[in-house]
Amino acid sequence: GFAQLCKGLQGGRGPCCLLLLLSCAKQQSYLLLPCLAAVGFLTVSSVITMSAPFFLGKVIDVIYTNPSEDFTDSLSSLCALLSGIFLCGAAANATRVYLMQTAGQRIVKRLRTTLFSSILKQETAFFDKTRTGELINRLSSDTALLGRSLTENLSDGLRAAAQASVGVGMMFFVSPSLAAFVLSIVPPLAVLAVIYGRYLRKLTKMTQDSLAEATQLAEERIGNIRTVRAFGQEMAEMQKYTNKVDYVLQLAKKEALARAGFFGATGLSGNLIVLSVLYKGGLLMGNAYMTVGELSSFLMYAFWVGISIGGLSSFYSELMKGLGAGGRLWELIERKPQLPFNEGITLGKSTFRGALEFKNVEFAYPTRPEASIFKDFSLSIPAGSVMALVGPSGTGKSTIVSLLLRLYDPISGTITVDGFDIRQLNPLWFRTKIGTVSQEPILFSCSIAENIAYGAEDPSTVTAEEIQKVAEIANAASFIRDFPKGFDTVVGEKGILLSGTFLFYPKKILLLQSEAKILALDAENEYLVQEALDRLMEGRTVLIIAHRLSTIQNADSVAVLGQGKILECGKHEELLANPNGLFRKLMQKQAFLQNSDAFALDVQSGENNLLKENVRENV
Ligand SMILES: Nc1ncnc2c1ncn2[C@@H]1O[C@H](COP(=O)(O)OP(=O)(O)OP(=O)(O)O)[C@@H](O)[C@H]1O
Repeated sequence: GFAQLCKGLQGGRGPCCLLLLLSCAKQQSYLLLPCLAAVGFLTVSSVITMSAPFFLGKVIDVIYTNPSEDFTDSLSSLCALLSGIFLCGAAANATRVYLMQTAGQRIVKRLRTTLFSSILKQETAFFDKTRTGELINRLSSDTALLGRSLTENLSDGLRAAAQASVGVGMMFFVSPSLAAFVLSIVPPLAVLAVIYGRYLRKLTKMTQDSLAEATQLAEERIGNIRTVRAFGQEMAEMQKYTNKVDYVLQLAKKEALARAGFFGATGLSGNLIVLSVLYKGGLLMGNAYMTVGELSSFLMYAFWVGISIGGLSSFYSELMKGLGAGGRLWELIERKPQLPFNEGITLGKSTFRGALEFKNVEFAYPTRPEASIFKDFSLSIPAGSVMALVGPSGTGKSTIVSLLLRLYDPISGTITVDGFDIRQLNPLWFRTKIGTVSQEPILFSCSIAENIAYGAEDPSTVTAEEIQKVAEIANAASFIRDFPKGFDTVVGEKGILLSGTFLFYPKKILLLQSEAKILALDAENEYLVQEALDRLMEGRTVLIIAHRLSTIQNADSVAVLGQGKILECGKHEELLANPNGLFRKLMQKQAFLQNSDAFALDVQSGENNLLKENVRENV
């Protein structure tokens, strides 16, 4: 609803949408009281501000026309009274500004928390399609823009509108003929200013758009600095960026010229208007139609009206910016995730055993629907067994893990856990039952203890003893204690590649992405890591994307993936016995077999070759 409201307001259906906006504010009771108080203070301060020129005119008249004996007394008491009134006006205005600013900050806080939780609930495909920078922008600047626009800017705008209309009314009250004269010259100038303002806005938008392009280029290149460096493209990228910012500079120069002209012209026309008012007012005064105090009041009102109109135009542009931001924000806040976040059934301890099955699954990534990854893919992993998954690079091994975690849904076919379609299960619950180890090291810049607790079902309840125990199981405790701050060591920007990349709580289902890559992270402690892995896998349903011969040999069964489906599945020896089998060919290719007949395995060199191959593949 709010998104449409913002679009409506931008499309010019102003008044009715403003009413709707106020009714939105009414629903947010935490805003209602400060807003009402602010409107009260706004009225007081505006009334005082707008009566000031009238009374100041009276003071001038007193000075000019009453040189009587008690002149000094009456002048000082009048000034004292006016100072008191002005003080009240200033206090009311300051309170209004304070109330509106704090209300704005509260709106921003609410918007940010709502938006962040809405973003985190979106399905994974959404993040494939949306750039992180864009989301961060929504979260930081769009929220601030909208908050300001709805509070401070709105109250400044109301104040400017009230002052402009009261000012015009008072100008007519003080001198109708002079007011009519001024109003006959201002509107044509205003029309010219509006046309010029539009042209300026168009230029500003072009500058901002080209700056956004340059920033996107910089963001991508810095984010992928390894690729840029690997291809030695630094100089070319510098040139590309320079070209982009050169274009921004050209546009900015054009904009600066236009702005300079605009401000020069407005300054000149303002002075000419004042001069013509003085001229016409001087004539009126000469004919005794006006007093000097009245002319002064009139000038002050004209001055206020000018300032207020300026305020109104910046109010309008700020409002439009805020509404643009609001439209974008609400689209995101109201976006329904395409996969459920926290709905569905949970299985009891006795039902949940961890048997996994894919049946005739067809899948393609939503961002590349034409590139089919699986067609008629079926695979069954009995509860408590270890399945090693092998296959050439890019065949979709990691995708299987993503599907099991329900990061994506298959196009057709089913994935079941203990006979339950995972689409029936609550994804949030289900994921807490799965232990995953990805190739990425621990990522969050908090302490090692906090990172370990992250793997628990409820991190807030994990005790220090439990954390130490988990680290012991992973053979990582002594290694962590060697750090000066032990478990409190802060994991910096991927700085510490913990061998405990798999420091997680033993869950019923384990999905391990490439033990070779994990082990390659910490070759020194390879034996310890392997031992910890074996211990963790015991009695659990494990799917491991395997690259090491020992892992393949120890698994209960091996599945060979290729052409979008499982081509072979069985025990290691059975698969190897098939002379025309893909598994055998794969093993041969990876230099496991020293000659084609004898299974004369040099395990150590075979593993080393495989590891080298993996490293090459990764590079
Ligand atoms: N988020 C994604 N969006 C679109 N395509 C993707 C995405 N992730 C992976 N792919 C593509 O899907 C295919 C399978 O990728 P996947 O990572 O599952 O293969 P893999 O067998 O695990 O490869 P590797 O052994 O190299 O890690 C690849 O062609 C890859 O480019």
